[in-house]
This record gives sequence, structure tokens and C-alpha cells, in this order.
Amino acid sequence: MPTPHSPLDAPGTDPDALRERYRAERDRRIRPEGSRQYEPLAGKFGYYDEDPYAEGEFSREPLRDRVEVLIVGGGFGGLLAGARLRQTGVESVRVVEKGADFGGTWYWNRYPGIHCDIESYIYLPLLEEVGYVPRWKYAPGEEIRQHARAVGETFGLYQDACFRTQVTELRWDEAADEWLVGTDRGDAIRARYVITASGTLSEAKLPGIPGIETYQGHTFHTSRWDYAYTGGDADGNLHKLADKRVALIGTGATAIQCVPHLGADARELYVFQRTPSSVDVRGNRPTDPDWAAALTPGWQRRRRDNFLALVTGGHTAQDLVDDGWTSSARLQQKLVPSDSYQDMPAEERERAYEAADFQKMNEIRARVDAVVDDPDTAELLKPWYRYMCKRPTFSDAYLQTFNRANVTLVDTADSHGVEEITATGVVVGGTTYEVDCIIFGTGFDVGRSGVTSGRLPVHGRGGVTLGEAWQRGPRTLHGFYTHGFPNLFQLGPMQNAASVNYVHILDEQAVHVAEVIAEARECRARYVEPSAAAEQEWVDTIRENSVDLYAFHAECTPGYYNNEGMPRPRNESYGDGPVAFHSLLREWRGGGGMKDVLVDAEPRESE
Ligand SMILES: NC(=O)C1=CN([C@@H]2O[C@H](COP(=O)(O)OP(=O)(O)OC[C@H]3O[C@@H](n4cnc5c(N)ncnc54)[C@H](OP(=O)(O)O)[C@@H]3O)[C@@H](O)[C@H]2O)C=CC1
Repeated sequence: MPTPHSPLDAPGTDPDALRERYRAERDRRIRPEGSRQYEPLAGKFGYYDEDPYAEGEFSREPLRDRVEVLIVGGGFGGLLAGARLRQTGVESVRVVEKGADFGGTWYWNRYPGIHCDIESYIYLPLLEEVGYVPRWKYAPGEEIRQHARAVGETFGLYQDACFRTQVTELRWDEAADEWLVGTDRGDAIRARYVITASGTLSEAKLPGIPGIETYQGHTFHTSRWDYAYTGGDADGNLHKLADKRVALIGTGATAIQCVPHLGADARELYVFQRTPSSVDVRGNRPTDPDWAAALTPGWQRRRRDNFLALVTGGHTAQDLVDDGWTSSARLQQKLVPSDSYQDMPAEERERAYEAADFQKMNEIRARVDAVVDDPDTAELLKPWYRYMCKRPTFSDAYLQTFNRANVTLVDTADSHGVEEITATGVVVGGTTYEVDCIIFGTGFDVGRSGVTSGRLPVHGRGGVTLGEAWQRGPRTLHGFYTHGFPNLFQLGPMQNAASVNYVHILDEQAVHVAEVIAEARECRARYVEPSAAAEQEWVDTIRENSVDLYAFHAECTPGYYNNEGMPRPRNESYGDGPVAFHSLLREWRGGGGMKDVLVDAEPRESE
């Protein structure tokens, strides 16, 4: 029975029936190999990883110099760390980046139609500092990439940056109290502090489909878009596809954005879907110049904070962003009003959240019927899972593309994905779809991305590796630093609190790390390192207060959010959420917490 708070009054929205349908759809897609079903863009697939944007061959002499801070990664995490350090007066900052320029995910992902799915006024960082207001509510990828470059210029981060270079090892030199940083260009750079900001979705992946390596046509991954083959640019006009039959494998957030252009320009387009995305209204629009002119100092922080509070379950009087993300959050608020939130038993609250979810997903499914002409195709495009099981998507052109005569949706759920790839095509349900080109929109390997993946060897005090120190799970203070690894700071979601506007989260982290380093310099600390006791206390806090999402994820359709249907029992995230976490960090900094991580610091004059 629906709860008293339930809005489930439409026919066919019986909660039990929906729950059952969600489970059945999940079970159709689960694969016993879990995340092992994927292949990295390495080894025999290394050619997929080549950088199509870097110009010409590149070589340089190995570096043997010394910097004060070395940052691993030149995406928004690394740029923010660099910018915030510069604001505290640190001169010697070197960013080491695999790409040929700044931008990170926005450097690599340049597929047609690429846009930010979070409002650009809150997603693009440091807008007031750089003096820029994005031209659209949801900015195109190229505008975001140019903004990343502008941050690099504004904060002088180009002067010492190393592009087309990958860090291959970090080793703490105990005698010198500094890090020795090795790279794939033979560098041996000395750095007093190292900040890793290597991203969470930085390693693209391919599905391990039988026969994938036998395909003789043209092929690439969406994060290395081959415009030499397709023609056109991120705005579309892929004119070289006019005589081509194209297969796109994958229907995640990337596919939602590039399918309209492929559909418009390819002779034939086959979209191979395993799980449909939820596709909500986008409503992109140019920035209103009068609104932009009226912005007052601090506007970006206020807007970002307002969005963060809303989408993480807070109750705010105003909704400044007012879009698809916040409307689903407001729906929850309606069903769990702020005045009854505290008094509501947990089970009743969860039922109300679930009811809001059902309502949202019913709207999403109804939209498919309203937009897609062919009822069978519409049925296949309906997502049957809870809203946050997968990254929600937004588009006013994706579903419409399936009304085109040259576009075919091929559902692969019954075979748990594409069955086989031959020399000339893609096989599903015994049918071979002959194609000239296969494009993989198959996403990124979370397990191989970032310092926690263990792919970057990090040797701390006594040569102990981070992997050894974390044998029984990650151990940090606030997610940033680990006992035994002095002067090493990690940016990322682990043991702190993340949210959908991830660049905002990175900025809070960058501010924190920059302030700790500034204090260490001020007090001439020998190094920054949490004590084993402080680290243990934080690990205990995380374990005690993290929200148990296991049951939620176990019910979800597989994807990278739930480790391909095999959710991890432990959630390494601060349970009170990012708003509370950011206050905790501010209070810790303001309340003398930094003293506890500064080793052999000189007392300040005021002390
Ligand atoms: N800010 C923004 O605007 C954007 C952000 N992003 C971010 O990047 C993330 C990744 O998005 P995306 O690149 O789309 O990757 P995803 O991981 O979301 O999607 C991969 C797709 O490939 C499909 N797939 C994998 N293996 C097979 C197979 N064997 N046969 C058929 N299909 C297969 C998956 O199906 P299944 O779902 O069944 O596993 C899924 O549809 C997003 O979640 C988002 O966080 C991406 C684009 C834009």
C-alpha cells in the first residue's frame, strides 16, 4: 500500500509491482564477471588511448629539478589546487599532466554535442576570480576547456607545467624530507609537497566483447573522438559519415549527448543499448546579459552552496538553479517536509523518498511515450530503476533521434550486452549488423582511476607502499593524508563527502589543502602528517557515521555506481554529507586542528 505521503495515484504505479519490475530488469543485466567484463585502453587496445588532439611528436630532456609543490593531474582538481595555492602565495607549483594541455576530462572528451550536465554558473570554477560568466546555462565542452585554460593562465600555472607526461612513481626521500617523482619521460623531480588530483573517471574502458579485436572497420572510444574520420566538430556537422553505417555501443551520459549528431549525419546509425538512461528535459538557454550584469560579489559561492544543500537533502527557502537536479530534490522535500523530517521514523522517511523516486521515474517513462513515435522502441527506452542508480541525464534531442528512419535502437539486455564483434559488424540476438565504424561510448573504469587504484606506486616512509598501508581498507584523515606518507595530499571522493557538482567538492578540497600547506610554510613545519591516532579516529568516524547504501545499491541495475551490481559492503563517505563536512573542515582549520598535522612546527609569535 502506498504510504500516506505517497503521490502514487496514477494507474500502474503500484509500489510492489514497480519494485518487482526493477529487480527483474536488474537481473537481466547482471553479469557474473562484474567489473572484469571490461578491458582497459592498454596493451593490445593501447591504440584506442592515443591522443588525437596533441599536435606532432614531442620529446624533451628529462627534468632533475626541484619544486615546492607538484600536482599530479591538470584537470579541474589540479587547477584548483594550483590556483588556491597561488592565492596563499606559493610560487613554485608544477602540474604534471598526461594530456597536451589543461582540462582533464574536458581535454579528453570532445565528442559532438558535449555539454556540462550541471549548470555552468556553478560547475565552472573560479568564475569571479577569472572574471567570466558562461554564455549558456549548460556550457558546451569547448567553452569549459577554454575556461580550464583561462584558469591556468590567470594563476600562472602554465609556466612550470609538464604536459604529455605521466607520473609513474612517488617515493619519499627520508633523508631530504621530500618526494622523488618519476615520470614516463625519465624525470626525477624533487618536490616538498605532492598533491594527487588524477580524477575518478580518467581511465576509459572497452567492453570485453568476444571478437572485439578482430573488427576490421574504423573504431574509437568517445573520449578520443576521431574527427579526422567523422568530419565536423563538437557542434556536429559530421559530414564524412554521410555514406557510413555507424554503430554506437553504450547509452550512458556520453551517448545521450552524441547520438543526436550521429543520427543527423550518419547514413545509418545503430545504437546498441543494454540499459536505458533516464532522460529528463534539458532546457538549455543563453545567459541573460541583464542577469549577468546584476551579479554581485560572492554570487558563485552562494549559488553553489544553495545547489549543494538542495541536492544533498537540505531544506532551502530558495532554489537558485531551478533545474532537473533541483526539481527532483524539491520533490523529495515536498514528501518529507522540513518540519516533519526530524520526527519521521526512518522507515517512513525511506518510503516517502521511494515514493518521490517512483513519481520522478514515472514522469521520465511517460516522457519517452510522449516523444518516441514507435511504441516498441519507446518501451525499450524506458528506464526501470531508481533515479540515482545511474547518472541521470538531460536532453531535448536524444529520444527524438529514434524517430528518424536512419536510426535503429538495438536492445542487448537479454544477452547482457553485445554478444560478439566480427571483422565487419556487431552481433546481437543472432543478427549481424554490418557497419563501417564502431564507436565505444562505454565509459570509464573507476577502479583504475585515481591514486586509490594502486596503479601509481607510492612509497612512503620506510619504502612502505600505499597499497600495503591500506591492506585492510583506506586510512586517511579527512580523506586527504595518510600516516607514513608525509606531505602527500589526495583530492578525491574517498573518506570525505562527494556530490553531483563534483568540481565544487574539488574546490572545497583544494582550499583546505592549500590552507594546510600555507600554515605548514608559515610555521616552518618539517612536514605535514596525521598521527596514527588521528587517522584511526577519522576512519572510525567514517565507519560509524557513513550511510549504509548497500541495500539501495544492491537493488539497482548494474553500473559503475554499484560496482556492476556487486556493491561494496562499506561506504567510505562522510554520512552527514558534504555541507556538514565542509563546516567540519572549516571548524577544524579555524579551531587549531592544523597544529595536529604539522610535525616539528615552530610556534607562531602569538602563541
Ligand atoms: N558532466 C557531463 O555533462 C557528463 C558527464 N559524464 C560523466 O561520465 C560518466 C560516464 O558516462 P559514459 O561515458 O556515458 O559511460 P557510462 O559508464 O555511463 O555508460 C557506458 C555505457 O556502455 C554500455 N555498455 C558497456 N558494456 C556494454 C556491452 N558489453 N554491450 C552493450 N553496452 C555496453 C553501458 O551499459 P550498462 O548501463 O548496461 O552498463 C552504458 O550504457 C557519467 O556517468 C557522468 O558522470 C559523461 C558525459 C557528460
